[in-house]
Amino acid sequence: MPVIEVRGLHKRYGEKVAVRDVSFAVERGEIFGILGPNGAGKTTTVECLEGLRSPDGGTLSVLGLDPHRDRDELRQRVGIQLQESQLPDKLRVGEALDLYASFYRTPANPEKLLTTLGLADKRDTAYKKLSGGQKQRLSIALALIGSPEIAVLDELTTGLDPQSRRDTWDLIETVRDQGVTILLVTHFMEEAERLCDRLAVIDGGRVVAIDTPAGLVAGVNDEQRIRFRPSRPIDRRELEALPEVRTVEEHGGQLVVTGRGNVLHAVTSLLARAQVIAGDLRVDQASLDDAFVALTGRKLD
Ligand SMILES: Nc1ncnc2c1ncn2[C@@H]1O[C@H](COP(=O)(O)OP(=O)(O)OP(=O)(O)O)[C@@H](O)[C@H]1O
Repeated sequence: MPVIEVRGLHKRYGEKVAVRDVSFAVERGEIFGILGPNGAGKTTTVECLEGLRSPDGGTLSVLGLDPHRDRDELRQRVGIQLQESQLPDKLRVGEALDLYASFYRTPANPEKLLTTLGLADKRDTAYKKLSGGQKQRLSIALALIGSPEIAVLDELTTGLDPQSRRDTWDLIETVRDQGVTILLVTHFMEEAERLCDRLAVIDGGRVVAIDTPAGLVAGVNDEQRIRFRPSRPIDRRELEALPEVRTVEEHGGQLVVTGRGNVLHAVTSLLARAQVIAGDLRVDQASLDDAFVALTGRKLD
């Protein structure tokens, strides 16, 4: 049974339709992403799931409960990442965790959480003295302090430098490995590709696709382009005869082979049999960026 189920969600702000007919289901233990540009309706969808907004239409179920009616119960079982400015400057890291731990029936061990999140030496540091990455990690710690079954992370790595972003991704995988289901809202393609088991692409308040990152890419175009310099001339017809290969071109000593499926394996096997070494080998594949453009007609970032 899915831990989150959204069916035909509809939400308006006055005349403005923010979410129209959004449906998806999240299975226990997965990292499920909601990916879309600014204004796509991601936050509205998540706020309905958190019980913060009432839908105008559709049904929502979180852990088998109704987000609005059962908000108190769900608050114990679903961890929500706070936005940065929601903590007082002078509150120390340890105090924040102890305070939040007191809200929950079965809090996690704050010391252990601080260690997992690399904040053990920041226990006595005031919130305002933390770096952007540390504030972000604290907000994740606060989302996890109640030992939630589901964590909702909205714009997880916005404003972080590339290294802190990668560290945060590693951390989220560790959290998932401990059995927490993660609903991740993002407008970073790389983040979605790296972290999500499956994702819903949302645009203009609608779900335009739901799949694994690889499935989204394959659905758009699975053609690959292989480029290399053969160590000695090779008969192009041999490459063209491979069923996976579509075209073979030669540009100044470089061969460019396009094809589908297992074309890379087919080409490299043939070269190995012919004892030809492929120098400067490069493979270009469609990316999630290409999939997004194909699905929505525009680029994300
Ligand atoms: N309180 C509100 N009143 C009126 N319109 C709103 C309100 N909140 C959001 N909207 C509008 O609804 C649409 C969806 O907004 P939402 O915040 O859900 O999108 P989003 O995908 O989360 O975008 P972002 O990445 O910018 O947060 C947008 O056009 C937005 O301007």
